[in-house]
Amino acid sequence: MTSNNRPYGKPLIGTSWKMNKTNQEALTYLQRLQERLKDRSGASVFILPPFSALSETQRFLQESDSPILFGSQNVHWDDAGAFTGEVSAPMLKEIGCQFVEINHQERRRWFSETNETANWKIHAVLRNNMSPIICLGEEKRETWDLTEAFLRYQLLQLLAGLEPAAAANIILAYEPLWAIGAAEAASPAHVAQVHALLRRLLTEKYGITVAQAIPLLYGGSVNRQNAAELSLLPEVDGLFVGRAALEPDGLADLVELALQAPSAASSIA
Ligand SMILES: O=C(CO)COP(=O)(O)O
Repeated sequence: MTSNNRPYGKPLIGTSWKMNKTNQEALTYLQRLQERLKDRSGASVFILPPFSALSETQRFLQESDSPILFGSQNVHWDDAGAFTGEVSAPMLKEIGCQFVEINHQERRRWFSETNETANWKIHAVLRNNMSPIICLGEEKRETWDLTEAFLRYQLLQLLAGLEPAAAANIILAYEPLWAIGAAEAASPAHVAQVHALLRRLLTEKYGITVAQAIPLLYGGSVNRQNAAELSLLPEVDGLFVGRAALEPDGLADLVELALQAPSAASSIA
């Protein structure tokens, strides 16, 4: 089973601007990023602006016929209703979002996101023909046995009720809490071990074809120093970046570094 019309290949590299950038700042960023990436093919690049900058982002990318992809950082699980302050998946789809990020550690910490609410949101995103970028990861550095048990449990909770055809359209981002906003990323050895585990769990649940179609991104203190090494890891299909991509040249540099990694050449199944 393969997903249809997937607009991206490998490496898949993106950033969430988190709660940063006015519309004017978004435009300045996009103009520079577009300029830096215009002769650069081979990577798929995505941006997750705040809700307020999504329309401006869509307008700019459409008018400049840009291959840069975009999506939102959150969504409500219902398609409409009395949920003051929330934004629904049909609203995001209408303005051209391809992705919706779900279950980031900051949403869990500050806004009470749980595996259950994240699961409802994942279903809403897929029901509305977008791809959820599903964050997951342990909160503390633990023994491997505890880490494995945590990830197995969290993955199964997040993907509850998801059929293989739908699962082929998800993206997973391994982002351990202890590596986000930190001084150092997780070690390449740890990332390799976790990504191999995630691929194995996905294969057990959905079979090899679907499991291989799901991009596995790594996020947490990715920067110019570690991007190439992390991109080289066999089960790392891309990177998800915070601080180091808050400026367009930061993101463009990371794309170039990832493309220099020899394993970056193939496209995801
Ligand atoms: O939260 C992140 C990406 O979603 C990572 O943030 P940093 O790259 O700033 O650690």
